[in-house]
Amino acid sequence: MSAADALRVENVSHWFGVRQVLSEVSFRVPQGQFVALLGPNGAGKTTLFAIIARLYHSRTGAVRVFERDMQREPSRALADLGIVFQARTLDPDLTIGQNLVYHAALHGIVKRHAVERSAALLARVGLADRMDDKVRTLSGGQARRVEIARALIHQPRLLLLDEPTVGLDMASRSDIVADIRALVREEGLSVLWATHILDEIEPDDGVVVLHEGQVIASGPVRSVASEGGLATAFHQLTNDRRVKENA
Ligand SMILES: Nc1ncnc2c1ncn2[C@@H]1O[C@H](COP(=O)(O)OP(=O)(O)OP(=O)(O)O)[C@@H](O)[C@H]1O
Repeated sequence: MSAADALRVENVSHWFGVRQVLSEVSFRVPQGQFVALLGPNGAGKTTLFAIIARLYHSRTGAVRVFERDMQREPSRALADLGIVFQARTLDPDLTIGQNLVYHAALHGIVKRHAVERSAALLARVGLADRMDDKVRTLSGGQARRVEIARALIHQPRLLLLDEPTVGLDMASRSDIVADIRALVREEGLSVLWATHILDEIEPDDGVVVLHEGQVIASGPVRSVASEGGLATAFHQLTNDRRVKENA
């Protein structure tokens, strides 16, 4: 018997007013895998994340986190889910420790455990000595790493990251990708990583290609990519779709 999927999205559609921005989106993130949600700007990645996180209500379809239905058992589904949103959400005037402990309290974690866990997670992302510094003293890449630590404070088994490397320099980008890949490899974390940057995807990953609100390909990178590689496949898939729509 195969292990439960970490995430299953089934036939999710979404409209802003009369405008449809997601159309019957279905895909899965197998347990312990890094899956890239690949799509150009405006494809619908952030909207999809908001639906998975229950910030937006989807009129159709279902979202399941480790078999827990997000509509029927939201608390249990959300307990297994950590999210790093695209927009910066740390309080710059609080210390890093205060940001983490506050977030832990929202998950019902008592202060002593929250402090211990914050210290362990900060060490994990290479910021062990910054607990008492104000967030505003951090670089963009360091702040992102604190957001990753914060998203993991309640020990979720599934982590969603919405274009986490946007605006960072090359070194910070590759550090963050490496940190997340280490968590997948060493701790069995399941990851959905939204991006439009092909370089962030590796041959052993899964990929879901989202284009204009529709999943146009999904599965292991090796099977989605043509002989010319993922870049060629991505451009071909998105162009084929445009040609068909204009025919
Ligand atoms: N609150 C909103 N009201 C109306 N339209 C919206 C809203 N949020 C997003 N959209 C539209 O929905 C579509 C999908 O946007 P979304 O932000 O989900 O895409 P994305 O793939 O995350 O893009 P990006 O990489 O630029 O963040 C876009 O056409 C966008 O203009």
